[in-house]
Amino acid sequence: MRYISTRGNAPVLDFEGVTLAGLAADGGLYVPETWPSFSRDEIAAMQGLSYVETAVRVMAPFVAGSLTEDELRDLCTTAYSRFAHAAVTPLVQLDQRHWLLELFHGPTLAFKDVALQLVGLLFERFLAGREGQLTVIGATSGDTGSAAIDALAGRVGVDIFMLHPEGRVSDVQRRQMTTVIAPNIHNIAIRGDFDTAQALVKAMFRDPAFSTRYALSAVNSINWARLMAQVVYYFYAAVRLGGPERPVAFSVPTGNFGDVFAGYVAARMGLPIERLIVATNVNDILHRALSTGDYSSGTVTPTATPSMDIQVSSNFERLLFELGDRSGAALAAQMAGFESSRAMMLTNRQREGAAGLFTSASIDADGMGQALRWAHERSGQVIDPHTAIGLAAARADVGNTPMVTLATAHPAKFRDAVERSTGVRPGLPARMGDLFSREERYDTIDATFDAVTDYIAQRATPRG
Ligand SMILES: Cc1ncc(COP(=O)(O)O)c(C=O)c1O
Ligand SMILES: N[C@@H](CCOP(=O)(O)O)C(=O)O
Repeated sequence: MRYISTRGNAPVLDFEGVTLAGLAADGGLYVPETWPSFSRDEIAAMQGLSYVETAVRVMAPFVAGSLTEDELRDLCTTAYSRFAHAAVTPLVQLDQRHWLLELFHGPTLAFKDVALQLVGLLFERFLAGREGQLTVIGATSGDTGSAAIDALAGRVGVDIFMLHPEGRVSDVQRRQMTTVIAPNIHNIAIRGDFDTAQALVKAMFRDPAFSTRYALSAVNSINWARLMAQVVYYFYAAVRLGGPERPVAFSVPTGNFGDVFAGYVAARMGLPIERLIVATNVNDILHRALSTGDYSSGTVTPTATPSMDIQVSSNFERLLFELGDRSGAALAAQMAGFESSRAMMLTNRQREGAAGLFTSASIDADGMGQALRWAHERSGQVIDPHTAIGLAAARADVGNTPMVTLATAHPAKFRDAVERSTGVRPGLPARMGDLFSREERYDTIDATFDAVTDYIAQRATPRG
């Protein structure tokens, strides 16, 4: 499989190349040159497969040329052995129409583990026998950081510099990152929001001096390998609910548009998905873009769903590329306009194309609280606030199609917000019982390019 950039002006790479590169050299994001697809019979044959076997079927076309199926199976077996549920991503029924897809049974209690446990192993595999040190730079609103740190702590040949917005992640999220004391882990709190952190990461990739001095890579969903691993659970859930004969709809709590783009990929691969609901909190640039065509980013409002406090959604670029006939040149011009003004209008073609599969909803604090209470009172489920945003949007949808809300985090990561709405204070799993007595280590710096690159330069290893 070969991968091309959404901006049409970067080297074409294989799977190993895109995994190690992260962002494309022209500032675009890598996507497969062609989308693989499955017949209905091939999807039906996934019925009854374990999570690992489903993962191998779904991901094999994407890694072809870089990994054999057996190698992929070995990596998936290791990655998913650390999940606390035998089904890896179990479905839980709430009522006749609604299900939760629990994605938080991995080591750091959020859906990011599903991809990052595998990505950590992919880095190890592709770096084996190479000279030099990989410098991974990432931005997090809380969950990517902890999952990436867990996946990469102590790995030979990789340093990770993770930027989080100071004071804007939950206490559990911060401690999950900052109490991992390994020499290759560097936690940085920046005086700014997540969008600023993400923009700094992209600026480092695009800076010729910095990006040639270090062998940079990414663990955010700008890295194709992240999204690829997230496609799997759409197949796994839909097949369990009767797919491909019975179409399914998904409601996805959305920030950076990575998780829901993985759903789009599943649909492109032939999975009968009737609808993908993009559920945002009041930071609703995506809802505005999908409902009115206006993709313009305002300032970020802090909410009880901090992981979705995002106003510039990286992966939306991948969707715009697909909806615009895959014209790299046209998209490069559209994105350049957005990057200079932080505003753009979708073309009619992009809007109409999106409307075929996506709907959207912006859910405020009341809507989130009601969904938290409904899940608890109706079926005894204590859910996290991000999941509640998805569930509120799912419940507002009319129709009979089975509706799966992605449960993206364990409620204990956001226990204060959960307690405020339900009166229940969810506890951390026993293995994390000492989280609040562990030593924390991180530095706080200004959110400027110079401050961050100076910090990294003092600690990272340049190319040989
Ligand atoms: C708990 C949780 N829910 C939802 C999201 C949004 O997912 P995405 O950024 O892939 O849209 C995030 C962050 O990415 C998250 O951490
Ligand atoms: N909510 C995310 C933000 C980064 O998203 P990513 O999927 O692009 O890594 C987080 O928890 O950090």
